Amino acid sequence: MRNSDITDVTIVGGGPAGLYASFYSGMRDLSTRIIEYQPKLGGKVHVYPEKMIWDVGGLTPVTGATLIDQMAEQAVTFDPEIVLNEKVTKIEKNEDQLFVLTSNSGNQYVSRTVILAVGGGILNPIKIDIEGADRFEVTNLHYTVQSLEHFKGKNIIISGGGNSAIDWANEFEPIANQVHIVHRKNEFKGHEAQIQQLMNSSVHVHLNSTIEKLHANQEGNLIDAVSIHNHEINESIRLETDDLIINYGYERELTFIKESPLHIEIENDFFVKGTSKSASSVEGLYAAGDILAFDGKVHLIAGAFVDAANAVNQAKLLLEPDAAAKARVSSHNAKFNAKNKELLKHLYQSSS
Ligand SMILES: Cc1cc2nc3c(=O)[nH]c(=O)nc-3n(C[C@H](O)[C@H](O)[C@H](O)COP(=O)(O)OP(=O)(O)OC[C@H]3O[C@@H](n4cnc5c(N)ncnc54)[C@H](O)[C@@H]3O)c2cc1C
Repeated sequence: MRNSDITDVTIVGGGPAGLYASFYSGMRDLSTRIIEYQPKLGGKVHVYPEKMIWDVGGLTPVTGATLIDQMAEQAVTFDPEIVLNEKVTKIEKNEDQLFVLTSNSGNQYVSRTVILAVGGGILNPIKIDIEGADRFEVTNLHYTVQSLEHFKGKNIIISGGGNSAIDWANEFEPIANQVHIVHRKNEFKGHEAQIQQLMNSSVHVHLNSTIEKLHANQEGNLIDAVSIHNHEINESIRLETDDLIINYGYERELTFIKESPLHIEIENDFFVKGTSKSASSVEGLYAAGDILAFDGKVHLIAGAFVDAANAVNQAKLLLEPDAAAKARVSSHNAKFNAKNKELLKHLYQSSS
């Protein structure tokens, strides 16, 4: 089905970059659509909803979940069209030089410009390679941590050796009964300070070890123990557990960019090669956030916001060459007059 509305800007991806692009695009009076594969907005931050984020300018520490709520609320300020549960599978231009995006459901979206804000692409967690393990995914085999509360007082096994695995081991240590971390190599790959913290903690570290068997309870619906094999000393041990967390990283899928007939220039076999103004090698196609590569890129949520504003400003100038190079700052922007009146009324009412 072809969506009859041609928008000024279509943003692919509803993570921090896409959400801020949506807000800023509205500030610039551009009609806007976001297409997001997941059933909810927020992007990769959903991987760490209970972690504290300290480095978003002007925000005191917030949890990932709170940041998502605030970014999502800001993103809909100017009523963009939001399409959830659809994966963009093709991007091309039609005879009128408009972009046509096709999604996995067969829908087509036509747009004057496009902002790619796809982060690491569709993130699929790399699963544990043990037959039948998937049946425990509904109970106590986890690939993400949604709530620390769930793990309070539990015996937990984490398998993996990168930053995320180490990070979770450190976070669980004070609240769990017992934490084991199992890593197939003889050393961890992560930030030095985090590794130091782990090694000085009560977490049981099993290096040179892999999980070889999951033992189910009598009903067969829960993992109640795990056998791990140490290939250095060729010995296996059994660890009782309440929860198993697998942290082997993510497979990234970005074929629609790499195989686009638009021949989008790619860097390091993954990133959209761009400029500091978020332009790609294709006119009218911009990129923002983790997917964008340029000299001086800031790999932070704060950097994604800047990329997004640049992308929108470039789109605006392409569509309206006489427009101002950027939007007026929000505190002096007439677009907010009516909204400010309401907000100030609430503020004074609640403080009186
Ligand atoms: C554990 C962890 C902790 C972190 N902590 C911090 C921190 O403290 N501070 C900080 O600044 N950064 C942190 N980061 C990094 C930060 O989360 C990322 O830089 C940020 O999420 C990038 O935003 P983005 O919008 O570019 O991409 P993403 O957040 O990855 O969002 C991209 C979105 O695009 C969607 N998408 C992809 N392909 C398609 C498609 N074909 N069709 C439709 N939708 C698609 C995805 O589903 C996803 O929702 C952390 C990352 C991790 C993993």
